[in-house]
Amino acid sequence: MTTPPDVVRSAYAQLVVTDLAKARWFWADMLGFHIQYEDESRLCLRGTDELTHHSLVLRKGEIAALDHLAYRVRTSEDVDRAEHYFTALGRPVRRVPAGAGTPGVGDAVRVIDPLGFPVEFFHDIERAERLIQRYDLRRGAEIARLDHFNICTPDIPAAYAHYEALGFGCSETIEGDEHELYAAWMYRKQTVHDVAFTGGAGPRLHHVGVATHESHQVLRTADLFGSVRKEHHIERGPGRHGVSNAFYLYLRDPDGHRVEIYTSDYYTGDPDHEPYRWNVHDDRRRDFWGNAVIESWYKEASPVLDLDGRPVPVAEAVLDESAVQVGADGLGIVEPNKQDG
Ligand SMILES: O=C1C=CC(S(=O)(=O)O)=CC1(O)O
Ligand SMILES: [Fe+2]
Repeated sequence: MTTPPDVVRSAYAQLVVTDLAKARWFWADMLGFHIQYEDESRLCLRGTDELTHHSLVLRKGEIAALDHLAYRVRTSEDVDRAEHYFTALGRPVRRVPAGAGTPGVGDAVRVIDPLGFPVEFFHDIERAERLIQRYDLRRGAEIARLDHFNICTPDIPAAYAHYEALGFGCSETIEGDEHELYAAWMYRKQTVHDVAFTGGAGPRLHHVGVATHESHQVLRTADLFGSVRKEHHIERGPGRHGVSNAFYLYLRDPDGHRVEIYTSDYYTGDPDHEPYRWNVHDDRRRDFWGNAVIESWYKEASPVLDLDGRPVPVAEAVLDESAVQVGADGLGIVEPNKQDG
């Protein structure tokens, strides 16, 4: 049995966008990501708290899709461990030497994981100037850092097992009356999640979650888009999550990629931290105030590319939460709370 890599955190996502100028407006001008690197085909962006080269890369291309997710691993030896681990699983694996991949990133390995997602594991990445107290440079939503990836996959238990084998802990779940698993939130850094699974056709990217420090910055984001008559980019929220307790707003970028502006979740770092389990019939689970979840949030997501840049076919969902008759999804009768958290 090979040893899995020691994953430190979700580190960056590389998205393919069809119009780089429009994407620059959305992610840098409106959300306030700092441009660390820019050329005619690519933007490398980071939040005000981030000390490494980037946490989001926008690459110009024909098809709006996820190019890859990336996790930072603790040592350069963990890059080798990742190569051996996924090779032993029989997955497609490709070594990406420093300079041959994403700007700023050193030696890396890219795989197609067992869920069908393109994932990179790296250790070396260029350090970047400390912007934490450069309040003069803050703008838009004042994005502080990448917080998590949310992925659509048809088999949530398989996703849970894969990430558990990579050493991820579980902070929260959504389960049916017989404890069938509808969704899960899993972590390596000591917050609610680095990755979460939304039941649905997959592999697809549901969203990238980015953190602000304050809920007023989440509210300001909605006001900013309303002010410039771009309110159609707002998909869901603002609101308070049940799962994670975070204050949230979901937006769609010009290509339809979903981003969540997210703040105020909680610490999960003790060794005996136990998952908090929501019942799928609890209409506070996704919005603590019981607001319905818009259908597009369950149904729409970004396609993913394979290691050669081709779209990966999706498999349909096995268990579909939006089909469950619950109040918060606006699809049925609000049942008495049967929360078994
Ligand atoms: O980050 C998240 C935290 C909570 C939720 S949920 O809508 O409350 O389930 C969704 C989410 O995965 O985007
Ligand atoms: Fe999220």
